[in-house]
Parts: sequence; structure tokens; C-alpha cells
Amino acid sequence: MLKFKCTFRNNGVSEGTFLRWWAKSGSLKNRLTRIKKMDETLPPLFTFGVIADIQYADIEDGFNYHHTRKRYYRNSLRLLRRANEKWKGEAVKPSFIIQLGDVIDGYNKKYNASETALKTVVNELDKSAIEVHHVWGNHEFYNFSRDELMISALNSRTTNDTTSTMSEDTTALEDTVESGNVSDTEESYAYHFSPAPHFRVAVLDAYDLSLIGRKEPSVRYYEALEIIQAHNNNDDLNHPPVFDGTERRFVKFNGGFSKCQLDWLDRLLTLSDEKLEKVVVVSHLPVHPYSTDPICLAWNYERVLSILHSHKCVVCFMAGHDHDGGYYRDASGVHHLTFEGVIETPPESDAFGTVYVYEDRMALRGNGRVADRVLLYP
Ligand SMILES: Nc1ncnc2c1ncn2[C@@H]1O[C@H](COP(=O)(O)OP(=O)(O)O)[C@@H](O)[C@H]1O
Repeated sequence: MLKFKCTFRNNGVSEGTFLRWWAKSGSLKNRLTRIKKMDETLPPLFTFGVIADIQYADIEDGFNYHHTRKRYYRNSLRLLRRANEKWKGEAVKPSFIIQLGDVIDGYNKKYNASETALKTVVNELDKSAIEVHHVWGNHEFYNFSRDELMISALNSRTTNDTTSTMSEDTTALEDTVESGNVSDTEESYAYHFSPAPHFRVAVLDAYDLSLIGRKEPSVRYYEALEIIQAHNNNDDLNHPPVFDGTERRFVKFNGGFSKCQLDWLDRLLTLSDEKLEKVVVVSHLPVHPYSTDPICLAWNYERVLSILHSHKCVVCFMAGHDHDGGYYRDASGVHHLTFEGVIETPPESDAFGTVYVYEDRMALRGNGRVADRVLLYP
């Protein structure tokens, strides 16, 4: 995702003041979590792999929209292979891999290569024989419709036995909405699974409310249109409405979470609280303004944050989308990790991580651009 490097929340705080505050809070905590040594003598309860924004395409290297970052379209497959080989060879084999979205690039659509490119990355991932949980990002919708994704290899909600859909939980996932003469049933791609006793992962659908993840005449498409038009009156809705701050997130390549999905998340986290579980929540779009360039935030990130903060079980929120990555531990102790994107990682480097889960913490072992971090539970 393209960003200007120095963007700050548009909250009346000067850049200098913000930088001083930043040095004292977020980035200092960043450095502390980075420098703490990981105790590798203890066996973890389980481990899992994480990778983001592979954006594979069988095309020459290119650039992002503003020509400020190189994109290595073919090399991204090589880096995925390297990650996979590392995971396959780990002493404690990862229980699963989280692929944080944008697994193939939108250019594939232009060259009629979406299916071929998807087969290529899925074949590569299959070689590890490790269960993969796929998150959907904007590039998934540049290549495929929601209906196509639902029956594709990228629907890990149905391909993995361990998952529970929203409809298997306390209330139905299918949110039947009647509004005027528009009536439809809109399914979200959100689910959860428990990789080990007392641990849970919730996979969210950040394009549930969006102009790319929904089609006319669906209720959620019109709801998304109303939201974006209230904030952005550019002819090209991919062009941010302002130059600075969190308002920049109101662009077409982002999206948000429907009320139905957020209510489900709230109920799920209530159950996890009762069971004394630790929960990792994942989505393509980040939800904390200090963990990402704000242009990459989910439209209704504040609502997600308030839900996360109302439950003791939440340990960590993992996202992709911002290829530069980011990290912030918020006031409730929730770790917000935005993973560096494979697509903008040079051939000599890497961008993936393995998370070692312990009773009292998680330890992220990063590779290449992804830093090591110790993530103590809140
Ligand atoms: N400032 C902008 N103005 C207009 N279109 C933009 C702008 N920034 C990005 N886009 C378009 O939005 C889409 C997503 O942008 P991109 O930076 O490629 O995102 P990603 O990191 O997800 O690949 C692309 O189609 C791109 O051309």
C-alpha cells in the first residue's frame, strides 16, 4: 500500500510534539520488545507461521502507485518457498500458517492469469503439508468475486476441519437484511479455530463493507458507498480525501467490518473470556493508527478497537496491507503487529515470521525485514 512516510494523526498535535511523544511511548516499547532475548530453552506449547502480501504475479518487477517502492512480483514466490522450507524444517513444526491476504497481485487479472497464479502459490504452500489459514485482502477481490473466493482454495474456513463458522456459533452468520426494495443475504468470510486448549484465532473479513468486496445491488455495497462518500468526494475514490491523518483511510482499496461481523466478534470474545482463552485476531487491514500508516486502516477501526479492549482474552491483532510493517502495544496491552509485505522485499532479504506460543507470552521470530519480538500477554 502506498503511503507518505511521515503521516500523523490529524489531531492538532504538531509533528515535533508527536515525534517526541512517539519516541517516549510507541517506538520505545517497540525497541524494548525487539531487544528482549527469546528464551528458546523452553519448548513452546505450539508454533505458527505468518506471512503477508505475497502478491505473486509472473511479470517483471514494477513499482507501487507513486513509484516510491519496488515490487518484486516473481521473486515473491521464491520468498514464499524460502519461508515454507524454513517452516518445514522447524524442530517444532508449525501447527498452521496464517497468510494475511493479497496472496496474488491484481495484475494477474489484467493478464487473465488469476487462476494460474493462485494455483502456483497454493501448490507452493501445499508442499509444507501445514494447514494454511487465508485472510482476504483487496487483491483477492481484484482477481476474484466473493462467490468465486468462497469456492476457491482461499476459503480456509471450509477446507480446514478445525474451523467454526459464525453460523455454527451462537447466532447465524448469514445476515438477512431487508431494506426498501433491496433484500439479500450477505455472508462474511469470518471464522475462528482453536489450535490448542485455551488458545483461539479469529479470522476477520475487512472487505465485508467495501466497494470491492461487495457488488451492487447488495445492502453492504450501498452501505459502503454511503460511508466512503461521506468522507471522500474525489472522482477517483482510490485517491485519499486529505493529505494527512486517519481520514486518509477512506479510499476504495480499504473497507470495514459489518455490524453483524462485529457483533459476532464481540460474542466470540465473550465466550473466550469465560473460557480463559488467549485470542489472536487477524485481518488484512490493521486497526490501530500507530501500528501502520493511517492510510491502510480499516474504515471502522475505532469500533474494532473498542471491542478488542472490552475483552481480557485478546492478546494480539495481526494484519498486512502496509508493506512497510509496523508494531504498537496499545494502552490495554494488546499487541498490534502489521507484517512487512513480501512483494516489496528485495531478493536478498525475507519477510515472514514464526510465532512460538508459551503459557505467558508469544515470541515472534522474524526473518529478514520482520523483527523478533516478545509479546507478553496483557
Ligand atoms: N493516491 C492514489 N490515487 C489514485 N489511485 C491510487 C492511489 N494510491 C493507490 N491507488 C490505486 O489503488 C489501488 C491499490 O493501491 P496499491 O498501492 O497498489 O495497493 P496495494 O499495496 O494493495 O497493492 C491500485 O489500483 C492503485 O492504482
